[in-house]
Amino acid sequence: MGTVAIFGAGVMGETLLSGLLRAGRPVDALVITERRPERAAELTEKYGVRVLENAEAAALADTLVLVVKPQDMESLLEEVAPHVRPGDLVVSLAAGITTSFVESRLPEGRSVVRVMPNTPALVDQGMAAVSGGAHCAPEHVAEAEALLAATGKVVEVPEKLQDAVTAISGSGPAYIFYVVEAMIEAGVVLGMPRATATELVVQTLFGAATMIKETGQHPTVLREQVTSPGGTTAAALRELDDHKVRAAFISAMEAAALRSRELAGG
Ligand SMILES: NC(=O)C1=CN([C@@H]2O[C@H](COP(=O)(O)OP(=O)(O)OC[C@H]3O[C@@H](n4cnc5c(N)ncnc54)[C@H](OP(=O)(O)O)[C@@H]3O)[C@@H](O)[C@H]2O)C=CC1
Ligand SMILES: O=C(O)[C@@H]1CCC=N1
Repeated sequence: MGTVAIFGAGVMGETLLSGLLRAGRPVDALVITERRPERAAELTEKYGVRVLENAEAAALADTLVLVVKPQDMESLLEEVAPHVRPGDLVVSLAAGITTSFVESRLPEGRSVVRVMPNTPALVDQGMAAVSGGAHCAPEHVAEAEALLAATGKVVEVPEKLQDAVTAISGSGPAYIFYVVEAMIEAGVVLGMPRATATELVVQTLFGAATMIKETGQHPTVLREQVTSPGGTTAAALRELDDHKVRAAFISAMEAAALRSRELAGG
């Protein structure tokens, strides 16, 4: 098994690191890079993982996983490019950054895979989509899939769909947390203690998600089952429609996809 280097151990970098360790990848087959010394020390303490400089990590690794913000990608690629050998695989997790952007900053012919993961990977319930670049053989895509499969589900998509993936599953957990926050707040307005409101909302979310997954029924059918004629749910849903919540979700996700397309431009 080759060495995997994770460049940038922020939220997503640490999520991937911890997932690979939980999945049984030996810690001595992993290295990370991080520019803040106190963060590097924290990660070594927590996981026993080696922290190296970017150039050192690039020279050592067979698989380079780039997990810095899109705005930091250009300078990171400048540092690692001279050390990427022909057989290495470069995996970018950055929103908006295309495989051609990464390829153009590496020596000619390097294998690049673009991935969009999400934070539920922290609890092994991640959803990631992968797309191979111009010089990728199927085994390179399979290798990236195997990395991400350590923390959840993986699908392969044509790269032109990655901005949509980013808007759906990449940013998606934040929309759900936002709805959960709003429902808890509403429970408090209705006189419920905050802790009880939180328990009710979280279990309702979990129950509804499990129903969608396990029954295979369309969400419309499941929603109609809850909506008794002339009842409470119909009254609530009419308010959501009056406030154009469905249209707001579509606009919000269009904005996320647009922002993803903008990010490669810096
Ligand atoms: N968070 C999420 O839900 C998701 C994030 N992503 C993608 O993952 C990437 C990282 O996001 P996220 O983890 O949220 O962001 P963070 O800011 O938490 O993490 C980025 C980390 O990279 C470090 N870093 C920046 N430049 C360098 C460099 N040159 N060398 C080494 N380390 C560096 C940063 O250090 P410092 O603190 O000093 O800036 C920071 O610790 C982004 O491109 C994002 O699009 C994709 C899907 C989901
Ligand atoms: O907000 C962002 O830009 C990143 C990409 C997807 C989720 N978080």
